[in-house]
Amino acid sequence: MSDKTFQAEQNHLQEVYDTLQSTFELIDKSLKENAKTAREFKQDSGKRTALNFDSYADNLDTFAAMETMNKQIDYYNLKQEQMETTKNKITRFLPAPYFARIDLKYPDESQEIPFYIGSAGFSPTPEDPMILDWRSPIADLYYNNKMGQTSYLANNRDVEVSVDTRRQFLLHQNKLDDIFDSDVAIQDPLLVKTLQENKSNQMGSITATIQSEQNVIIRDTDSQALLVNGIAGSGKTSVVLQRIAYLLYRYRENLVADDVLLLTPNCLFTTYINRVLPSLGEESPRQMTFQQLLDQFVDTKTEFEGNRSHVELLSQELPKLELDTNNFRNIKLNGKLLFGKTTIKKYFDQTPKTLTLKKRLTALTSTLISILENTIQRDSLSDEKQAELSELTESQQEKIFGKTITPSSDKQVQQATKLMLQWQFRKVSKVLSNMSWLNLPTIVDNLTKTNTKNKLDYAYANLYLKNLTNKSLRFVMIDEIQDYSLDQIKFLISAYPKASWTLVGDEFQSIQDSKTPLTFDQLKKVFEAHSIKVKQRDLVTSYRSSGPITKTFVSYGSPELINKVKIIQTNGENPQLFQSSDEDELFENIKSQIEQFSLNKLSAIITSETKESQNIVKYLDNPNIMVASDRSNLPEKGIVVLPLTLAKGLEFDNVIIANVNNSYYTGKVGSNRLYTAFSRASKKLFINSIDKFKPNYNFN
Ligand SMILES: Nc1ncnc2c1ncn2[C@@H]1O[C@H](COP(=O)(O)OP(=O)(O)OP(=O)(O)O)[C@@H](O)[C@H]1O
Repeated sequence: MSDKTFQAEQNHLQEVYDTLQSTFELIDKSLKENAKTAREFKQDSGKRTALNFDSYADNLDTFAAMETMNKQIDYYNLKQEQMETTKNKITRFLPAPYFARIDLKYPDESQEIPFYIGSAGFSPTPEDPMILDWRSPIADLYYNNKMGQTSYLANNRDVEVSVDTRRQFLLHQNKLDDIFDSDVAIQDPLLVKTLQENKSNQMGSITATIQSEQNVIIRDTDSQALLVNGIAGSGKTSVVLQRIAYLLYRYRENLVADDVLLLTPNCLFTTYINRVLPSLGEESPRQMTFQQLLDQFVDTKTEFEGNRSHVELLSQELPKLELDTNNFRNIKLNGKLLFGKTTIKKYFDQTPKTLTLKKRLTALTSTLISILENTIQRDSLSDEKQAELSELTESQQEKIFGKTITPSSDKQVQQATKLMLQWQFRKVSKVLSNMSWLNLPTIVDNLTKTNTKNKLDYAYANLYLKNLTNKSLRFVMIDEIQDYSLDQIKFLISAYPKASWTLVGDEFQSIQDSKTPLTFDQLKKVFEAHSIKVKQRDLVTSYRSSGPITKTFVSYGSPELINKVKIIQTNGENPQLFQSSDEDELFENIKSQIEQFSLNKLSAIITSETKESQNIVKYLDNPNIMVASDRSNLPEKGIVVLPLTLAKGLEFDNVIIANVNNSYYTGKVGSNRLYTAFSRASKKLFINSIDKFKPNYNFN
């Protein structure tokens, strides 16, 4: 890189930085002024439009004045909001305004045009796109590594261009540290530097160094279901998060964060990724674990103990179900029977038998609701109920109507009585519309021929019978898909029939004790059986772990895996094996291993279960060591002890495996557990065992 080019880029950076800073100052000033003007306006107009309700004409004048005033206040608020958004964006820009440049030559132009790409777009004037958003169509060329003649898709049109320069920058604020010009990136220098830099333990965005095979996943808008099979540390979670940000940008006209659901393996993981989307300037989507999602479909007061689910059976049997009286419940209010189950069954029998069961139940709901409404209407005319209204105390009136009332005409009395009755019957009304009159246990337990209630079965039956499908959810993203059962997948497909799916996982990280762990072939078949086409993409580059650690964990995958894997951080320390003769020696070994860790890094001791974690913490008796739980937040640095089920998905600089000679790590699932546990480490890996342990990979 010539000094002249470096200097020119340094000057450009300074110019952009100055513009950002002056825009920031300008906005900051305008924000304060706008807030002041709005405050003064409110005070001023408050005085001018002193409420005058003396006459009908005065009323109209006052309303008109209030309307104008409200519009003006809305305008001030909107302006304030827009300026706040720009200010926040610039605040995010200032530490690193952009990370790349791409020069394009259009066929009808004589000169190349340079475009700078950053984590958001910035144009001081509409004609001057000073920084392009990483999600813009032009930025796609940068990530695709294409040089020379090519094209990009903008507004559904192919735009022909020639890519002449592809440049990456390492910079901080207004200081350029390094420039890399790359044609087809064999080894991405910015990527290697980024991975070597000391990262915080919180997951960060990978915007500046997204690789082309990740880019196609992030920007895929054609596939109904996208299945990403990626080795540990290949960026699956990162890609999902970048993809969410991309989709929110691409469909910004009509997609909001709430239209996206992200299913995560555990709550600790949720806190770990929580920073990424806000740092990209996007709101986080709905995030939850599968169990939390199920809670929305069941009565959480029920105790669910059954481990085995029967979704396949239920999906075949429920549509053919013949309901009998015992499948309904009595509905009572304050001990008084309102609808008996025999009556409900009678109304059910009156619904057209030609309809599907679901439709008959919907029709029955409408019948029951209209019976209640008619009763309320009739009672609101009765002397008895109207007398009840007149006897309401002031505080009762406040509770029911939100204010005290003085109905002056017959009509007003009747309407108020009706409101009072609706209030009295509000719970019944909810029971009717929720279809809580269905006696679910008698249906589910009978079909599944078991009385240990399984949460998924109940959720599925509720979903099916009460028609709880959500047709508006647009995207479902599932991380660690290998840990789902076929029944869980079937449930999700039924719950979100209109969604597009992004499923990411790694078959070798299937760590649950299941006789029938999910295979990706089965997964594809389930989606295809529901007429959802699946596009599979593989990720085989290891970004997280050093070369020696990657080779070690990969040896617990399949024999051919090592030949497929690409390692970015080739160097690094070999993992170390420590053999102890008993538990005390093991704990002592762990104690001395910890002493080698800097407390400024995040390190983990991975165990097979919570009890083992507790024993270790007790023995080590060190205030710097904490036991992580599903409810705790992952600390920035220090040492955490946690079972593998919680460690999965997370990453640590240093990892100690508590004891690999443990029945937990035997058999096929045991190999997957070793693969998963070892692959949590990026730099140091210490493997402990009581007695002899022979690793698959000879690293010493
Ligand atoms: N293109 C990239 N540029 C920079 N860092 C990357 C890139 N891709 C992945 N990484 C980094 O690699 C690490 C692993 O990424 P991530 O956790 O997304 O992988 P994963 O496939 O979900 O892992 P696992 O399956 O083991 O949980 C993270 O630190 C992430 O920031």
